[in-house]
Amino acid sequence: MKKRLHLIIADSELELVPESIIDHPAIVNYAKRRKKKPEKIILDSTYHHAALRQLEDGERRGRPDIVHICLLNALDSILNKEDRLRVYVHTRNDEVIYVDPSTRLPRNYNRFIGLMESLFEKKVVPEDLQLLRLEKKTLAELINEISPDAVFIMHENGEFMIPKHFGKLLASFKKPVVIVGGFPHGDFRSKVEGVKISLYREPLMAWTIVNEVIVSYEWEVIK
Ligand SMILES: C[S@@+](CC[C@H](N)C(=O)[O-])C[C@H]1O[C@@H](n2cnc3c(N)ncnc32)[C@H](O)[C@@H]1O
Repeated sequence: MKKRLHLIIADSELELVPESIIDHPAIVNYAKRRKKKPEKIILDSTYHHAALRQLEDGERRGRPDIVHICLLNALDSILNKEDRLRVYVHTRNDEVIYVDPSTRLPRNYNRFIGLMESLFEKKVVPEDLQLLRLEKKTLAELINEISPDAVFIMHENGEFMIPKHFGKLLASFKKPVVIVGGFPHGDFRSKVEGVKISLYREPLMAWTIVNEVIVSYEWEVIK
């Protein structure tokens, strides 16, 4: 069996506008501009910050841009082109997006948002190719389903290891899972068992960690 890295962007701040703020002027006006129903739009802190103040955890929610950049980096990586990577997005509301490795994600942010809105509505997009599929699932359920031989949680307070050494460690497993937080501040909301690893002495952006993990593994498995 081919060794593959299974990368999970976890507790991602990707969600539809919650019902409690659906009537907020920031949401209503934005929905009107986009000619969409408020309940069918993706929450985005850039446009909805006034409404986000009314939400619990409002300071970290509405960050689909993090998922967009992480996915672009992962899908365009050499590791993915060599069929050695599987990527999953887990969200704060316990949905999981299964991403087919051949997916060509829109580079343009607005088009990415449009795609996510259809995914939340239809659960699979595009309907014929089914490259993205959304299912209700917790992070623990997803890990159970992948059935890995190791689980690593990328965490700024984890055991310190330079990326090169982490790549070697990952390559010693057949089916390792690596979890990166898809949120801008704070800690994971989901409780998962795994070895916490820190790759740098300061917190970095999720997409930087995604790149470091992918490249460190790639150098070990693609010769
Ligand atoms: C922007 S960070 C999360 C917020 C961070 N806790 C903070 O308050 O700045 C996003 C994710 O990147 C990963 N990450 C960030 N810095 C890291 C580091 N130094 N080592 C390993 N992973 C890191 C973690 O998975 C984290 O959940």
